[in-house]
Amino acid sequence: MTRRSARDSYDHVTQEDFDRPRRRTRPRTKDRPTYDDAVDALVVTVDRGRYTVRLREEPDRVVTAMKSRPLGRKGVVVGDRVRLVGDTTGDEGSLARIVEVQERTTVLRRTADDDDPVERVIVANAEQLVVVVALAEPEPRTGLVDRAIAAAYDAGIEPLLCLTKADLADPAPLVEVYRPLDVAYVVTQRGADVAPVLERLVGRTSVLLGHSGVGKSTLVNALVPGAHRAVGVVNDVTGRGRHTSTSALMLRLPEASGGGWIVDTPGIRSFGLAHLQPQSLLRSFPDLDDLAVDCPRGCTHAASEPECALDEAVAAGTVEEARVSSYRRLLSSRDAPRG
Ligand SMILES: Nc1nc2c(ncn2[C@@H]2O[C@H](COP(=O)(O)OP(=O)(O)OP(=O)(O)O)[C@@H](O)[C@H]2O)c(=O)[nH]1
Ligand SMILES: [Zn+2]
Repeated sequence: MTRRSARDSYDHVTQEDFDRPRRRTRPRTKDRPTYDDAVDALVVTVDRGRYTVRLREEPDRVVTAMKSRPLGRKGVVVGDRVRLVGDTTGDEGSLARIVEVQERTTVLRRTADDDDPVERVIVANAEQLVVVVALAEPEPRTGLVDRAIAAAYDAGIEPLLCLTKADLADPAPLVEVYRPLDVAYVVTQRGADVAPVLERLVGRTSVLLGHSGVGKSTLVNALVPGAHRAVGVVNDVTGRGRHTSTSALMLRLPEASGGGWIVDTPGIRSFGLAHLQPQSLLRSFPDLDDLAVDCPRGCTHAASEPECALDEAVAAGTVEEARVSSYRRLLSSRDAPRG
């Protein structure tokens, strides 16, 4: 992918994306309000039926809104691009109404549990999922990382590993675990220059996700001066952090650094993948997908499949064994204990 200039990328996110033609699923009738005076906005956080949004034309203006009747039961989540009517001044006590949710480009979802079919959308329109993993304190647990990467691929969102607390441990062993998957990564630590991280975030919308205590709030505060995300204390006994952040919040990266948005999510304990299908995951591995055309019908490509073409390709030396086993590890993370 060619890197656009920071300026172009920022414009891309704030204008071009918002300007995407709105698709109307139902023809308007003269009885339906047209909302021609509605303004475009972006949902940055949700709290008990109240939506905090920023206006497209004036991202510094923060407005509180509620869903309006025409939306019915349609959900509105962080990252949604919406249209607003009513009082959009953002003045204290003012309340605007969301009358339309624009078509989502991506949807990052998780099920509470692998057996729980109820899907929860975490965020809409994200382009990148940043999986924040501490190299120590708490010890990296690849379970959640695998599951998050699988969810990202499934959603058509690019994963990025952000390895924190590099002052405490060597990143090399963890990097090696993810090398066969070709997942991009960046290494950082508290107090270090955040430029290498920022470079990966500029001009796009990224979701940050990770176990409590991995240093996500510390990172967010470094990326967005003034974000004031609460930094928790890792419990000496369990080595885990307290859940100091409570709700997902979308933050604007400083315009001086090129702009873009990050969504800080609260410490996530579980990441159910009941919705994950082997076929959708395979789409993110074009080399394996090509080989799998020789699989018998209905092959799940799991290690237990007797005639999976992926095994034949490994035997023939066409593909690295580690790549196939890493793909299978992601695939089986759906059923693995959550960690
Ligand atoms: N040694 C070391 N400690 C760090 C680093 N980054 C953060 N910490 C510490 O790790 C602890 C947890 O950091 P947070 O930023 O609150 O972690 P979090 O992931 O936001 O945790 P929650 O808010 O609970 O979700 C705090 O005591 C931080 O000071 C780092 O690079 N090195
Ligand atoms: Zn197969």
